[in-house]
Amino acid sequence: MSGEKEKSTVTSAPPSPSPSSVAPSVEFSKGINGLQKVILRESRGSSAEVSLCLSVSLSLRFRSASFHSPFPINPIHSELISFLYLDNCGPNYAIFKPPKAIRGGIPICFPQFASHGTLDQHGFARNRFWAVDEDPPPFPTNTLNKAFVDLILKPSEEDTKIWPHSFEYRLRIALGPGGDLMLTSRIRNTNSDGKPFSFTFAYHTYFSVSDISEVRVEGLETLDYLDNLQNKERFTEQGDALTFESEVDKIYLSTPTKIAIIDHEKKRTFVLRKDGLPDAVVWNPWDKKAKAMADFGDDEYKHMLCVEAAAVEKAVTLKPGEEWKGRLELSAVPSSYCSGQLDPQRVLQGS
Ligand SMILES: O=P(O)(O)OC[C@H]1O[C@@H](O)[C@H](O)[C@@H](O)[C@@H]1O
Repeated sequence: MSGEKEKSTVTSAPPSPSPSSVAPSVEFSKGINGLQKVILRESRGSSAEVSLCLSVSLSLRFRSASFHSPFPINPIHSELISFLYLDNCGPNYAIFKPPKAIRGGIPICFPQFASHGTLDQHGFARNRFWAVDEDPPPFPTNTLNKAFVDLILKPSEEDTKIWPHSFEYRLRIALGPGGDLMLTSRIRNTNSDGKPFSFTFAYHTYFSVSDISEVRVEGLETLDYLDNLQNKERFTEQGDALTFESEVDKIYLSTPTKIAIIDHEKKRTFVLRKDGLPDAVVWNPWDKKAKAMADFGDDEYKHMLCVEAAAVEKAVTLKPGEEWKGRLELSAVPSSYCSGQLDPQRVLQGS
């Protein structure tokens, strides 16, 4: 099966450091296959790339990369090059051709998560064209010391044929001084026919891990989950932190706002903080499904894990004029610090 897979021929190098990277900056440029992208750079040398894709489609992906910084940085930062899993950092199976969503990074699942509805898998937002939002309504969050970009998605005529609603989806992506990534989604019902709409949602975050068998997820133990591999039946998680030795595709319900993904080999912990997103999906396709995926290397399942902040079990319903907000914050800290006692932000910033 692996022989049938074609590798992408174009690779993208991490952005090079420049004197302007000392201050938070935002740069617009072209990526693989000429796809438009935005590069966010923060003051200590991390960067995140946001791909907007071509006119017919959009895939969002983020990669936090660290390069030589003029400042002394915590050694953990040098690992941020693979903070998020996107396989153009590795064996290059990802397909950068719209309307196919790019595998890796953080695709946005909206207005439907997976096959929980009548739309195509994960809804259409992940393969649409997103525009830069030049004049977003004010954000309550302080982004003064962050590099950020505001994007907007509105439905096309084609979209309203498959999902007959009008909406404005505003997404702010901000990179903080410690290489932490913040995503804030604001979705507003702009229907003029007085009708409410309902949706399910997920930030489909692909984390890069050294070896899936060395990874532990903390924060989901003893919770109820729906198992996608068993007809979405409900079970209760037993025991300690989650570990992985076979395919997993579960939706954990009513989860805490903080989840930790601990990578023993790298001695690194990813901390995921979320708001407005009660559920958390944990997915790894394992070997058989990996082989069946055209845009994924046969062995890549060993080096990724999706932990997705989501709203799935209870759909979000908005009346016309109402707005929903869902926030995700990602950071990386040395594993030894992540006992839930220390604030990872303070650890990252050395205070
Ligand atoms: O291949 P896709 O459409 O990107 O989806 C990947 C996976 O995404 C996960 O979020 C789902 O729980 C899985 O069921 C699904 O297989």
